[in-house]
This record gives sequence, structure tokens and C-alpha cells, in this order.
Amino acid sequence: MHINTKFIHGGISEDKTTGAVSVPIYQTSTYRQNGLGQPKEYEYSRSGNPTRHALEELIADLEGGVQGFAFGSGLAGIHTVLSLFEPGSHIILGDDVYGGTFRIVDKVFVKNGLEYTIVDTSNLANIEENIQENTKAIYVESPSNPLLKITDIQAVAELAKKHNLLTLVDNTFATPYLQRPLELGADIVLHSGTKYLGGHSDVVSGLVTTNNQELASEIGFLQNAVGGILGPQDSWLTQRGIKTLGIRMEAHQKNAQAVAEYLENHEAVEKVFYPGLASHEGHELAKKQMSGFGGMVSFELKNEAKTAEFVEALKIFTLAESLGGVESLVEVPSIMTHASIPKDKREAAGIKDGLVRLSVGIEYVDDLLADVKQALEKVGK
Ligand SMILES: Cc1ncc(COP(=O)(O)O)c(C=O)c1O
Ligand SMILES: N[C@@H](CCSC[C@H](N)C(=O)O)C(=O)O
Repeated sequence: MHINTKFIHGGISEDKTTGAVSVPIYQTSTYRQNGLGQPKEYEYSRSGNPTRHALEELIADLEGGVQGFAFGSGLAGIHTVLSLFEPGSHIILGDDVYGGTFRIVDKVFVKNGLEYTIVDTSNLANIEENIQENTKAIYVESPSNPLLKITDIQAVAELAKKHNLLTLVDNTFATPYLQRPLELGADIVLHSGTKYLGGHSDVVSGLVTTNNQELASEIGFLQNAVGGILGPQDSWLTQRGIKTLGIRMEAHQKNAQAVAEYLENHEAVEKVFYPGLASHEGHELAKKQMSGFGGMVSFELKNEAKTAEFVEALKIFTLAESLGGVESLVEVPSIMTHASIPKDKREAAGIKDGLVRLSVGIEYVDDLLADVKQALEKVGK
């Protein structure tokens, strides 16, 4: 089945009791049991809920996992996955990951005995050099947030297998429409469903899936034991969003390519980061590993001091954190999404204070280009 069909009919797409073609919102915390010790299919909504289950089956289906898990946010999913590791374990973490991912490792898990090393995972040698005796996993974002670095997932997974490590891939920027990390050898895929999967900036959710039954059992145990589950209403919204993921991603990336090319040719712009540009370091790898380049574009102005003026001059691009919704957003990672990464670490990864990140929406492209043009004109060269 083509993935565009799976978005609509994959996982559980109908209500088996009524035949409703949209899975109903089962807004219940608990379920009547047949007798003592004889629950029906569900017993309590933290442990399982039909609306959430439909979404969980869907993400597993889309990514090629054996089981899916839905959480109250992307970070709740990340928390559960990182809870797989015993104190004293070490992980390798991409140097250019979402600020909240760095923060949960550095400020939450380190307290509980997790060790980590930050490396630029787009260079395999960096990873290999930093594998230690207690290393248990390699955590990668590809494309990364916010520099759109591309990591060779297949090569990382091969290296990881050689050293008995898990490969964890945050697939939020690519979505299963453009990239399926489990097929490339990864063990666990994570998503902020808040972004492209939900797609309309109206829900916060997190999704995780794996193709390893043993890991699935451990994640399932932790999901119930820790309890950071997604509620039925937000499960429904996320599944509703996924139905149109294919057509949205096509529109996002078409617009993003046009915006990236426009920026690259503008005299006020220093550098553009978009994997769809031939000038991007990861362009060839992205062509091989992904079926498109996605909707995120970052760039630097020649005159960094004009960054605030530029983002405030935009009219259609809204100054806001988040990404992946139908509406175009703009933000400055150093002050907004990646403020929790210390400046020296941000700069070592290449995230300058003046970096601007665009989530290119699906509006009419000429309107987006005109908006960028007028804002660039205001800031001059
Ligand atoms: C790549 C990436 N992963 C994970 C997260 C965390 O997701 P959430 O905000 O849904 O907790 C975000 C953003 O927040 C993100 O950009
Ligand atoms: N202030 C928030 C930052 C949210 S960032 C959301 C998203 N991942 C993005 O990259 O835009 C926080 O501190 O968590």
C-alpha cells in the first residue's frame, strides 16, 4: 500500500463497533469489566485507550514498527525512551538537536546517572571516536533542528550494530513521508507529533515506534508506569492531521525550495541551510536517504545586528516557536527554541546568535516570497 493510502487507511482507521470512518474520541478514563479479574480489551485509559491505540497502530504502520506509543508531547516520548538506559550508561547525542532534547539529557537524565557526549553526527568518524565502553545508544536528528544537518542513518545503524548500540532517530523534520529510519536500520523512531504529523499547530503530542519486540515491551511498560500518555482528543487530532500528511509535505517542500533559492540569491543573506540546495553539505545524502527535502529552512543575514528587525518585519511568517503547521512561522533559535543550550555549545555546533529558522507553510508561494522580500528590503544589505 502506498504511504499516502496508509495515512488514511493505515493502523486502525475505523471504529470496529459502529463502522464510523473516523475513529471516535473515546473520552473515558476507565472501562466496565466482565467480572473480577476479567477486563474487556481495555481496563484503564493510561494503560490503553481505543482512540490512542488507533494512532499508535498508525505510527507503527507508517514507520514499519511492531508497536507504536503516543505521548502527551514529543519530550514525554523522549523521556520514556531515555528511561530505557540504566544509570551509568552513556549515549552519543547530535550536537545540533532540538534545545529541549539537549535540556532533558543535560538537566534531567544526567542527574539520574546518564552520561553523554555531543558530536556532529553528520560525520561518522566523530561518532566512532566517541564510543565508550558504557555507550548504549546513538541519538540522531536528521534533518537536524535547526541547521538541517543530514546524518547517514544507515551508516550510523551499521556502526551501532557493530558495537551493540541502539540507534535512536528523531524523525520529526522528515516525517515517515520523506524518510523511514527503521528501514535504514534504526531501532527506535521518535516524533514530536506537534509538528508535521499534527500539522495544524493545534495539538501537542509525541509518538514513538520500534521494530524490536523486546524494546516495544520495555517502552510499553514505561509508558504505562510513567504515564505520560496522549489523551483521546489529542490522539484524534494527531490522527486527523496525519491523513493529509502527504499532500501537506509536498506543498511545504515546494514552497521551502522556492524560499531557500530566493534567500540564497539575495545580497543581504550570508548563508542558507536547506538540504534541497546543491550548496548544502548533506544534499547528496539527503537525495539518497529521503524522498524530498522537507519544509524547514534556516539562514543567516550578512548583518546579524538586523536579525530582530527582519523577523519583526515579516507579516505572513508569524514569529513563534514550533514548526510543521500549515502556517509559516519564523523564529531565532538562540533566543527561542535552542535557548536552553549554552552559547558555547550552540556556537560549536554552528548555531550562531543571528540564525533565523523558517517553517515554510503551505500558503501561496508568491505571497511568502513577497513577505521575505519586503522584510529583507527593510533591513538592507
Ligand atoms: C526535532 C524535535 N524533537 C522533539 C521536540 C519536542 O517535541 P514537543 O514540543 O512536542 O515536546 C521538538 C520540539 O519541541 C523538536 O523540534
Ligand atoms: N520554550 C520552549 C521551546 C519550544 S521549541 C518547539 C519546537 N521544538 C521548535 O523547535 O520550534 C521550551 O523551552 O521548551
